[in-house]
Amino acid sequence: MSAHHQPPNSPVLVSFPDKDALQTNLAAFISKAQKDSIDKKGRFTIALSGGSIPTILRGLIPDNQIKWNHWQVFYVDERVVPLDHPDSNHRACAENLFSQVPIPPANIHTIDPTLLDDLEELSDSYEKKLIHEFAQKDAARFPVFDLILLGMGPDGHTASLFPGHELLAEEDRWVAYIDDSPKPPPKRITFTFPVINHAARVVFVAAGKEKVDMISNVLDHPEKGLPAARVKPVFPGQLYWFVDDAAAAKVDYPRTPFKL
Ligand SMILES: O=C(O)[C@H](O)[C@@H](O)[C@H](O)[C@H](O)COP(=O)(O)O
Repeated sequence: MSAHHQPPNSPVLVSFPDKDALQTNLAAFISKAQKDSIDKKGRFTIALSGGSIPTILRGLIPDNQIKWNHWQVFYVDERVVPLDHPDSNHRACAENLFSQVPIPPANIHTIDPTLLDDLEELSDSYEKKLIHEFAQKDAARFPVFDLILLGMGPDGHTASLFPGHELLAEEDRWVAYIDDSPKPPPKRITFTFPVINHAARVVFVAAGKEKVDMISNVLDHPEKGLPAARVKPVFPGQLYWFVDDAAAAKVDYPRTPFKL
């Protein structure tokens, strides 16, 4: 086996000169993914993260080829706050994207805001929403999202899966809760690794020089086992890293020219 041998679905790293180019090309990638999914099976299932993802999604607003009524949207992780709270990932996505495009509100699957006092019930009810959407369609043991969008925190966390946390080992549940998130707010629900790793496409989005060391830790040294390095979609699932040149400045991992 050569030193450069990589399994067929190794991560694909694409880097763009700046955040604007990243935003535009990510939008083109999402647009193509939704077209391929809708052509094949009449719907597109996508899960969104918080952090910088909601604003970058504004790149989709000008695209009038998108078939919004075929989208089914979930949140990879969500902060346990009311849906109109400034910390809510749903609120951020609604303000940046959903209020600007003709997506039917029923296609956006939020946490149940009546269950905020009971984390167990809240995560169970979100898991049921996933079961309802995926049962007997694309799921066997786990749902198969067409696309999952992730960010990576400065400690290598992704979704609400933090370094050293017991949830990293969760193998059965689809959705779990935490009440001790080191990134505020402390109470969150999150998809587990098996759900993330069964998606058809998973995309990490990371921009800016603050990410430069952590991207190298994750892509060049997966053996460190940081949460972001545990995102390894099951074949034929494919992982992509969409980054800007500032974030990619130190990584040795080979870049791939971007093509749709
Ligand atoms: O709701 C959240 O807090 C996120 O889903 C979280 O996992 C985020 O994606 C990372 O912390 C990266 O955040 P940035 O994209 O802002 O760096």
